[in-house]
Amino acid sequence: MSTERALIDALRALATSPAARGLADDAAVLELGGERLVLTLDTLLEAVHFLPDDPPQDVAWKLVAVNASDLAAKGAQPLGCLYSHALGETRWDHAFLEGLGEACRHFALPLLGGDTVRMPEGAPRSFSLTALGRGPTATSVPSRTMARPGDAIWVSGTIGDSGLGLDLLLGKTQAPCGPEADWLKTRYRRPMPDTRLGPALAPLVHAMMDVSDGLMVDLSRLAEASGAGAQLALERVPLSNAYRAVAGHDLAARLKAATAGDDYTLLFTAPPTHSARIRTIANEHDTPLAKIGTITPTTGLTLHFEGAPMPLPERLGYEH
Ligand SMILES: Nc1ncnc2c1ncn2[C@@H]1O[C@H](COP(=O)(O)OP(=O)(O)O)[C@@H](O)[C@H]1O
Ligand SMILES: Cc1ncc(C[n+]2csc(CCOP(=O)(O)OP(=O)(O)O)c2C)c(N)n1
Ligand SMILES: [Mg+2]
Repeated sequence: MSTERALIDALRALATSPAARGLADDAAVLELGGERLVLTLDTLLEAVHFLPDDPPQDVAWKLVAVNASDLAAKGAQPLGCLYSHALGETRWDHAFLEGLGEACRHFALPLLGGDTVRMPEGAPRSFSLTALGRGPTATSVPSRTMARPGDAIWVSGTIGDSGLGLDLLLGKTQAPCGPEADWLKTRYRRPMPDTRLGPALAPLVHAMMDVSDGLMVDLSRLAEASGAGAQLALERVPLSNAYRAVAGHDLAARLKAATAGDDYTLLFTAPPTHSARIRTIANEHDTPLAKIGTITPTTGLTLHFEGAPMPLPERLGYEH
């Protein structure tokens, strides 16, 4: 069976337009006169991206949120979206639309059109959404490829919450019922990308992407795309209080968080001289921004925990 990576490598031969950015980025960027149209498409598949008994409103929310997250990573202002719906039970579908309306308003992505199909009986539910945004014009549209040796590596928000929420929902991790467990499950079902942060950071960053497959795998992709390496300080991976309460904050908990995925936070690199300005943006947006490592001239991802080098885990994140 093909893997995602092998297929995208093969598709590169077809995607030769400069707007495709070598299929090495979160979104395409079409230059239109003086404007830049940023385009991204993500699909959610039942049992792969969401659970069959997740509330339909939350599935719709996640569909819009994951695409809004890709726009934010390109510093783009949301313009609108197109979405494809696989018909199911009427009540489920209507509840889904309720969530879709709510999410389109929240992420400022008005619905512009789409497509509707009926899947064969018993097929898993599947939804796709294309989001359109207006990219920055005064500065370049941040890509995954522009990290430079010596850059500081930053991540927004907290890492691992959604993955732990999924473990709780699947009964893979036990925790007493309570506000922490509920909050983590909500992080899985309703990701909350901070979409104002991306445009604010765009003028200061060298490279930027969102964390969807896992902090480690996404950082290794950003470094590889930039022809560089990355050194990650595991003790600096930002963990929420709820995450710490349920899974702790030791090395194992940090490795778990940094490989879980579904975070939809921003991963970016910037010259160390921009650190103070980046911290000001964090304060203005009331979002934590953590400096978690450094871009290195030698390729590959290297891990440290409290100063000591650590071997890479077998799995760096989620891969289709
Ligand atoms: N079927 C496809 N056809 C064309 N491009 C694709 C396809 N699947 C993935 N890509 C491209 O490959 C790159 C990586 O995809 P992906 O890992 O899904 O990015 P993201 O995590 O930002 O959604 C992106 O540029 C995306 O547009
Ligand atoms: C039921 C279920 N099992 C496992 C996961 C974990 N998971 C599935 S896909 C994925 C990565 C993100 O999905 P992908 O399609 O790769 O999004 P993209 O990187 O294209 O934005 C993760 C962490 C999940 N979200 N739901
Ligand atoms: Mg994708």
